[in-house]
Amino acid sequence: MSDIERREADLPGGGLEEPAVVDVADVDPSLADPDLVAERVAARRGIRVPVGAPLLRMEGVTVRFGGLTAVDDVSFDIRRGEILGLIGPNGAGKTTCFNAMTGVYRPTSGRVVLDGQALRRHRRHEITRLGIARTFQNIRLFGEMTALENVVVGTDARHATSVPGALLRSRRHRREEREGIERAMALLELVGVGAMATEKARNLSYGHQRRLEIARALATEPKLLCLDEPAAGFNPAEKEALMGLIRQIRDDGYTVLLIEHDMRLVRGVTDRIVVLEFGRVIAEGTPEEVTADPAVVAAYLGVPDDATA
Ligand SMILES: Nc1ncnc2c1ncn2[C@@H]1O[C@H](COP(=O)(O)OP(=O)(O)OP(=O)(O)O)[C@@H](O)[C@H]1O
Repeated sequence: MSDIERREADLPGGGLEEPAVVDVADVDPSLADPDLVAERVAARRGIRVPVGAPLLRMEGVTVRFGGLTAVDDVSFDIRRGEILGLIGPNGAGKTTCFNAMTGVYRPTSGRVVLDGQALRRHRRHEITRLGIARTFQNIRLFGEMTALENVVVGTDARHATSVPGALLRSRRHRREEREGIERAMALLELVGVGAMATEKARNLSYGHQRRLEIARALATEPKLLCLDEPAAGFNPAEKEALMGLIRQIRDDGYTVLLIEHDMRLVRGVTDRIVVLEFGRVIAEGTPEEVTADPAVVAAYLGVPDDATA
């Protein structure tokens, strides 16, 4: 059994039911036009820093768990409009860095600055509102909700209507609801799941579920999209297709942080790479610079892709 088959078999109903297929052009004719889809999913958040300037700064971030220092005085920038790869061997501290950025862990020392604002005592949902969205190594979707509903939930994070306004179904609320559905459909189309919009998330294939997670993260209109091993369990063709999607997301105006074990994927898609080992940054630069760095070769690239996938 392949990795994907095994994962699909683990999902309730996985591989047993054929997902219902709808033609997105029936739901919304404009979605047949890729330019309109791109326009509707383009990043709309007001971002203060110009393109190419640091959007997120890790400033001397240390995270300790008891006696273990998982992230040790780590500093690097994610520049607006780039795809930054964060790589390193197992246990190097990649996910802990992610968790420090997204409010899951508070740094023991140092700070994270997003678009000029230090993230201090913010909770996770506040950090989502400030503009960081993420996907997880293990898929976390609402299995009983449709693909479309899973994404609409993400658009809710940006709604401005008050609770009374929502209860009374004010005109503003109804408009936001309609816009949320239209945007969610466009996002599903972008990630290649538009035809399964009305299918329950749990009935989607493993690959489609991973893509749906990306659509849901984008629905919060993030300044920064963090993808934690989005290609885990994919075959080479699926990985290739995912690279194309990640590039397209960047081209639509988003900034992307990518944690990935597969070196081919990282080299092929990123603008710059930061390499961690034992919780410390050991190299930073373009894919060419990093892959030629002897410290990286010793720490990471010496391990064949197969062993790290
Ligand atoms: N909640 C926690 N409590 C205790 N130790 C932790 C916790 N989370 C991570 N660690 C430890 O911190 C170190 C860094 O882990 P982390 O998951 O950040 O590495 P990683 O580079 O993401 O690894 P992988 O590639 O295996 O996902 C590891 O030694 C790990 O065991």
